[in-house]
Amino acid sequence: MAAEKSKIIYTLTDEAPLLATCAFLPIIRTFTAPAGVEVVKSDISVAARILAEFSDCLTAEQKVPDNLAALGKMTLLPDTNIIKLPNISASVPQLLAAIKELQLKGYKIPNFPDDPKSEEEKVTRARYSKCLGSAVNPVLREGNSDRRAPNAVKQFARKHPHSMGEWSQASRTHVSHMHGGDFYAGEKSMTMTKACDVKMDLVTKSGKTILLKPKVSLIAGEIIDSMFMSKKALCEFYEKEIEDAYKTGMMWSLHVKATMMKISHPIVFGHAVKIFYKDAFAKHAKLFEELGVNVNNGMSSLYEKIKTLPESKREEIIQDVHACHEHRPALAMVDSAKGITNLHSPSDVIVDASMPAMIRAGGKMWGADGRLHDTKAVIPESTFARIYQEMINFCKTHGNFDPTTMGTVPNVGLMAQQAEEYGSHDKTFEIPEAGIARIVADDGIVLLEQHVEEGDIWRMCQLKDAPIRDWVKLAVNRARLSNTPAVFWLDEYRPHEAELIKKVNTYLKEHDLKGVDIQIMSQTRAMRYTLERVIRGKDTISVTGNILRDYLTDLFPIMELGTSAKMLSIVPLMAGGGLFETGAGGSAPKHVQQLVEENHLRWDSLGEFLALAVSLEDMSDKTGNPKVKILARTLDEATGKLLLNNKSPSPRTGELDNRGSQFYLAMYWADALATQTEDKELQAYFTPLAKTLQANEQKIVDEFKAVQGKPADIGGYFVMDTEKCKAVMRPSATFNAALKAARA
Ligand SMILES: NC(=O)C1=CN([C@@H]2O[C@H](COP(=O)(O)OP(=O)(O)OC[C@H]3O[C@@H](n4cnc5c(N)ncnc54)[C@H](OP(=O)(O)O)[C@@H]3O)[C@@H](O)[C@H]2O)C=CC1
Ligand SMILES: O=C(O)CCC(=O)C(=O)O
Ligand SMILES: [Mg+2]
Repeated sequence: MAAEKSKIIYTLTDEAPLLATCAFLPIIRTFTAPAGVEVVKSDISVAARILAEFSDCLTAEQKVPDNLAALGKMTLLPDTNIIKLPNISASVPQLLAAIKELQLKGYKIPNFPDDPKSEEEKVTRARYSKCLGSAVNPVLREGNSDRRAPNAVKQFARKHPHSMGEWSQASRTHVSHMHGGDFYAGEKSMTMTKACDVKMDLVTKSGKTILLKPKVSLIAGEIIDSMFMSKKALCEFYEKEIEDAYKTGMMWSLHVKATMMKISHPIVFGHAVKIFYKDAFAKHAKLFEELGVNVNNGMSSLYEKIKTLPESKREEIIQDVHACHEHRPALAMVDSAKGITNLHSPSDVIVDASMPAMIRAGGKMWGADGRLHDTKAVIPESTFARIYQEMINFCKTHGNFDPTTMGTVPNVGLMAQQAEEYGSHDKTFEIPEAGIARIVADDGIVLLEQHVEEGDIWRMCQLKDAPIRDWVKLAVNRARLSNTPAVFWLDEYRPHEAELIKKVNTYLKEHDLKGVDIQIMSQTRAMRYTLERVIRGKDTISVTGNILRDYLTDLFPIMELGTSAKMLSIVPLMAGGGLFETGAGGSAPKHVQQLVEENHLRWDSLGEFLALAVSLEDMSDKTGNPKVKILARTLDEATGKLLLNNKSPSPRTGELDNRGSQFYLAMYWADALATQTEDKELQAYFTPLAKTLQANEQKIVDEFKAVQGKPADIGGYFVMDTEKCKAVMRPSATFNAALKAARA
């Protein structure tokens, strides 16, 4: 497939961003048409991906193309321009819900085999696995990541600071992580001197050799790691931390990234569930096994599976579960009103968003009593847990951050070509029996090996050389362009990072470093250094690996801006194209709930506005189309004005929401285009629209308000009904008519 120079691909995803798109696409098309820019949709929602995978089960009318695969290919072409909205990286409970909805809508796709036994079930399971977890982002992210708060956004936050919870020195909130037996402790790393194929196998203590992965092709210069997490150490750690919280009267919370680390973290999550509720699990072990309860999917799996039992048995189990709470610490809640705990579903508490929200709230999470409490935040993997503890220490000493004065922390993240843990899913295994886990080259030489026990999680990660070189270049460029110090957050004591540091030092030599401040520091030192600057109003670029890219681009924006939705998130594709992500957060399931119940969508589309502007700018640079350049510039002006006039959506029903905010963007954008004089054609096209929108501002805002406060029908969750969504998301007849008239 060839990319076309004046085409923007706009992804249709899930939940709140999909709803926002329903309203935004007609606006975008109205504005880009006179510049000859085509905006095409590409549905990569979790439902569309399931249907593409199970095409053979569908009728001709139901079949959909594999859009994700097509987009993946396009990222390797130089003219590609994709705007990517956040999508669901489905946990098993989310996938099950999507399958159920599709089946109810008449799609004859198979059930999800949670515990596949037959060959057929194993094949179905493997096909569904392609739709699980981070299945979209790694395919599209064929470049490194540049995430930052644009100046206008930062200035807005300084003028209109969001609320911050108070930090007290007496806060008992802390992070608990493993001190041995985790991936950090059990890591070995090496750089390949030449290309070769390797296999991953397990030589068991009983003398068998189990082939786990027949072939991974490696190229010269690539860094590979072998690392494992000990089940025994993990379970002992959980037991100790649960006991400690109980004895000291602390609330307990678990923070993992089961969606992105889709093989390892559900297992890590599952052990926590089993240990927390160990008495109930011990008592009903046999029954749970028969029912196919899978703790990796959280307590939701247990509640789902026991539905089929007779009432009395079900009651007994629920009582036994509740009885566990008597000698366990209080659990942090996701929804205290509905009794949904932190251990309910692995996608309810996602570390990159959950830890910053807790720190922003002054180190507190919700308890079952509907009040905020200090918490023991359990993050088993020490590599990254420590950065949060460092920030917590800092807040305890210095108090909460002040958004009106604090500096900004942009990120340059290593991400391309499925870098590091991101690409490890197909090379992660739960070890079936004790032995030696090995990475063996095709000439029979064992490259890396580790002693593992039954139940350990063993994985191999890869990091190719070209992305590292590109990442170093991006970091130096950003440091120079923004005149900001850049710190590589790398720990020389971690074997993988020791290899990486060598390469960073090599590639830094390719650049003129005069006048730029580049340093390398371990994660905890880098955090401390950055925070000392942050509270003095100074900016510092964090240059990190893939996991910290994810964590820090929620952490700092949430402190600085109140949300990571307001981030500019650019992926300069290594092949020359551009992937423009909208914000740094997710698809906000809570927002859909509010829309359905009260017809108010509090989703902020600022991320979309920012992404569209850089997408247009990139297109104008590449095509030289002056109209597109004007569109980009005026959109930036409009976004600035939107912030200045405080026309972002409010979280409260009855006030301006996503739809109203989009209207204001359109009004300001049309005005900026009508006022500019460089391009008379654009001016003529937009003048009537600008006038109509201004003349009808109050009427349109009132039309948006009038629908609020009542339930809204969007015809589904994973597969929304297009017509119903249009009706809900475009309720202003006056605004719709104005857009239509402009296009006519
Ligand atoms: N790039 C991607 O594709 C990503 C996808 N995800 C996926 O998103 C889903 C939800 O993940 P979760 O960890 O809950 O994170 P989210 O970022 O979706 O939500 C956390 C909170 O952030 C706030 N928020 C996020 N985006 C916006 C926005 N545009 N406007 C206003 N507020 C916003 C909301 O706060 P409030 O409720 O206070 O309004 C929301 O509840 C999961 O399925 C996950 O896999 C997650 C991260 C990135
Ligand atoms: O790919 C995912 O599942 C999540 C990605 C994410 O959280 C991020 O890139 O910030
Ligand atoms: Mg993230």
